[in-house]
Amino acid sequence: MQFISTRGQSEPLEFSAAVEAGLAPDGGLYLPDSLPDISSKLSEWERYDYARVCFEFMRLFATDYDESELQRIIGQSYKKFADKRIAPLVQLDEKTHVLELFHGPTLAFKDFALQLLGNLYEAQIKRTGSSINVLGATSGDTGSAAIHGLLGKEGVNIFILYPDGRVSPLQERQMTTTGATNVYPISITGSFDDGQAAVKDLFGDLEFKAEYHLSAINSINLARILAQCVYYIWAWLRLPEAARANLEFVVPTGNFGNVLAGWLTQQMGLPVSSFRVATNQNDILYRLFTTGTYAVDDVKPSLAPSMDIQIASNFERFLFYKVGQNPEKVRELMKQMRETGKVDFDAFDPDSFTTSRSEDGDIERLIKEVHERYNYIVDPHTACGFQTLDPDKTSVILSTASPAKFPDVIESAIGIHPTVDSLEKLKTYPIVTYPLPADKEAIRAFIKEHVSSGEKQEEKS
Ligand SMILES: Cc1ncc(COP(=O)(O)O)c(C=O)c1O
Ligand SMILES: N[C@@H](CCOP(=O)(O)O)C(=O)O
Repeated sequence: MQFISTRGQSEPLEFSAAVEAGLAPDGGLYLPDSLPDISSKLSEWERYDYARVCFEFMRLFATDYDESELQRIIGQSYKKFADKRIAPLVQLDEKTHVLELFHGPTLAFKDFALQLLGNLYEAQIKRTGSSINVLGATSGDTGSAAIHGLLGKEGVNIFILYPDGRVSPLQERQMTTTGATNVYPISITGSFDDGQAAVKDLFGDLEFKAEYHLSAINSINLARILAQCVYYIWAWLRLPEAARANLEFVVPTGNFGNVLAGWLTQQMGLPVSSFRVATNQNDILYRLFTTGTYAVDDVKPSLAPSMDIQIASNFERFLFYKVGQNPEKVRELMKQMRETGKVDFDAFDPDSFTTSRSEDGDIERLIKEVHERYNYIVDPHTACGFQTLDPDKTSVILSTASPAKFPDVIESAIGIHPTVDSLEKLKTYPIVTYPLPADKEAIRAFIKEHVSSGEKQEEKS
């Protein structure tokens, strides 16, 4: 299988090259050149464990990988999950299920793809003998999951930009207390969007990217999206047959990567009725799906900080399909978005997306209501998913982070302070962080300063 850029001005690549490239040279995002039909495979996959379902799915895309190597890498990637079911589906009532995606090493859904991406990078370093400098932006969870997916792997440096004061204290500790000399958590002034823009700018400098062998861990990397497709299939396979008939996946949304992964599985034949885009008060996607206008606003810090995003990278992938896979049209619309921060879509078709938004007051109320009704604790991001569920549908709410990562919000809502030993321990370790402006030149200079010449594109001795 080949992977093509949404902007149509880059060479199609095989899986491993597209993973390594992250962002396409023309600034677009990679997508498979065609989507396989998985509908006939589902009954067979019902018998498999999580890692096997993941392998069966990923082998459809990673066609340039040796299959036994791919299976080994995937098996290794889900070993560090605390729950043997990997993604348990918890039923709260007849129509409401929660898909718990927080049993990985950093207690957030990002571990599903970043444990795998870390192992894919390791295999690639072994194969090519060339080191990698990973560069990414985070609003809290992607950074820690990337760091923990790559920790201890030879030949990797990790540079992660996070907005100073806008991630939870425990999320910050997960990134800044590793003690690893190849991990560089960079606290930037501004928002996640500023960090994401600086990262994309640097990836756009193809000479620098090649010289410093930069790789992406954000959801601009197609491996992130594909690995996230798997738990939608897994959840569908675990649901009783009657519940599959009118099914809505409810997805707390920021960068549009997670919900897009779900939608792609539907395009591949997973029978799902709809996908709920559940935003916090940073509601650009809510406004888009209710009015047809995409209009960038200022990021407003919220109780669900990892969703404090206005410029949702993966919307470009959805757009590609919506404009009939016409890269010229994508280029035109992306240019308009960049230059004016606004696009009015004529007769916008929300496809199978529904949407909801939650202000901070709603988040506290929903944490309380869910606890009172089900004796179940949800984190502030997952809480957004509980906003006005559709009573006619079976809802599977994706629980994207452990409540223990946001104990203060939970305590304020229900008087309980959730803790997890692995997080408590971090409070005793020293924090190491590098404050910088969210400016491409400052980040470039920092990378140059901290990467020795032997760790650039040259062969590792
Ligand atoms: C806990 C949590 N929930 C939800 C989201 C939103 O996911 P996405 O950005 O893929 O829409 C994020 C980060 O992106 C997150 O960290
Ligand atoms: N919520 C994320 C930010 C989005 O990044 P993505 O690249 O993983 O989509 C975070 O927690 O960092």
